[in-house]
Amino acid sequence: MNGVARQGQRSGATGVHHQRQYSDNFFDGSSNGRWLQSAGLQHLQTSGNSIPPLQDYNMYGGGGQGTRMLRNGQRSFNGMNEYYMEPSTPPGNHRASSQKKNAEDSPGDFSPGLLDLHSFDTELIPEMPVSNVYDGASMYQPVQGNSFDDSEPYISGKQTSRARVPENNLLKSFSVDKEKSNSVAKIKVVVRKRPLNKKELAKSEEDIIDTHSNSLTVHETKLKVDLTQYVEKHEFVFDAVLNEEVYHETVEPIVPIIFQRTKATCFAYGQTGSGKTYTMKPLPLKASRDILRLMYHTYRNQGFQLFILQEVNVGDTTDNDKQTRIEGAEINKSLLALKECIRALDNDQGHIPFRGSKLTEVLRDSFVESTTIPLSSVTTSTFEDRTADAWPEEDDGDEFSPSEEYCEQSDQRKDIPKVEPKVANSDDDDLNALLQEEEELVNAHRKQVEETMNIVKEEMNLLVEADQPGNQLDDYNQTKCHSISEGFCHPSVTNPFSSFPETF
Ligand SMILES: Nc1ncnc2c1ncn2[C@@H]1O[C@H](COP(=O)(O)OP(=O)(O)OP(=O)(O)O)[C@@H](O)[C@H]1O
Repeated sequence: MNGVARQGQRSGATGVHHQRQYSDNFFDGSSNGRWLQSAGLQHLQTSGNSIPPLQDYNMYGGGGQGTRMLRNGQRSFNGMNEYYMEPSTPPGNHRASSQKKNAEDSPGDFSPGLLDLHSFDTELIPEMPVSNVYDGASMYQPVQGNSFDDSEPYISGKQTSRARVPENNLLKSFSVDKEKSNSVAKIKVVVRKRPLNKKELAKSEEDIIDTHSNSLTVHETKLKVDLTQYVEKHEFVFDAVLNEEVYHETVEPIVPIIFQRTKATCFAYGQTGSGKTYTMKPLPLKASRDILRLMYHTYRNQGFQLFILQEVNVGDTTDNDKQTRIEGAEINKSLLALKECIRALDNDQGHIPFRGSKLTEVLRDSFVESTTIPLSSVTTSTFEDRTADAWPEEDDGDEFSPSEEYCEQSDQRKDIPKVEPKVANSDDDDLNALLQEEEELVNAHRKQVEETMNIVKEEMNLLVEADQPGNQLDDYNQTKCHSISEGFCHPSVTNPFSSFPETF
């Protein structure tokens, strides 16, 4: 199930709380910046109080339906928790005053074409008879003249009967209208229930939700103490319970509002897989269609401009193949283990979890040598790591069985000689195999280097011999000899090859 809503809380059986709460400090100068920032208008912040506070306000206006602002809280519903935030919304009349003051002070600050600035009006949405909004005749009727007021065919009778006002009084008039209008915050909370999907149907899962026109009932199966089952019913009330008509009931009525410099937001919330994407996906396209219609019919030549955000292609990691993702996960795991080791070392913990990953296993010696040797607990660290992880399984205790006393009294540990514990589990086997492999690799590499050096030596001997007085050496060989001997020998060494090590 998902909901499309503003902040609020519905409690289980008691339905909706019709209660408004406002944050008085919304009007503090300090809060302006926050709201400006949240609206992406921080550049306006320097104007201080002349800029009315903005709010990140989400609403479903219009429809003449129940208007709600709901309390904070949390409820558990059908196995999921939903959280609702306290709306930081000022009382409507204060808001209108602020708006009016601003309009009087600097009407020129408003740009009728900037959608962002519509957020100045946010919560004060005039009553709008929705039935009129989208009847084709009124909605797309060409506007006579260029007054903003004239272009409001959707405002209730009280507002549409206003006389035309001069352009420069537009905002002032608008604010006054706002004050006069029913300044109730408009929030519409609707819910959509996802039908059982194929998988759920295949498993014959039960649909535990009944829907009604504006409420739904959840049937929750519970167990009594004696393990007998019973069903508890929970009823939740919404503005509407919808299905296909989501756009028509929610977004469509608020589209005209943005032409009155009001910000309208629609969002969905719900647990994963409940249908948020499915529900929201078609809405922007439909809204764009209606916005364009309004711009080019009702609000033509009103100076409105439409801005949309550019989509930027993101470098998506889901394209990675399985192997890459496994490697990525392993890397993260290793880094986490490394972090744990560093933290343990930093805290002087007796046990350093080097076995957390291959990386830390390989790095163990480096850490122990370089980090803990100066500390008195060097033996402890090494010892702990090599034994602690295996202790629960090392109950044979024949070859090595550290006492509790030993483990707890870390100051004594340094006096105990380093003990190579018995290799007791598969981790140790893995480590030994790894070390063995590493040693073999080093030996192979060493052999290879030795062979290479022998070849070079031989070649150098030949060249030096050829370079003796009386021997002819062509330019090429001279150069070669010179560069090779420089590469390996200090210039002061007369016989360059005498300094070659026998082994590496
Ligand atoms: N009303 C519906 N009718 C039919 N199928 C639906 C409906 N709602 C959702 N689904 C299907 O349910 C599945 C999950 O939906 P969706 O991806 O929209 O969930 P979501 O809430 O966005 O999940 P998430 O939070 O994980 O992104 C999808 O396969 C979707 O097609």
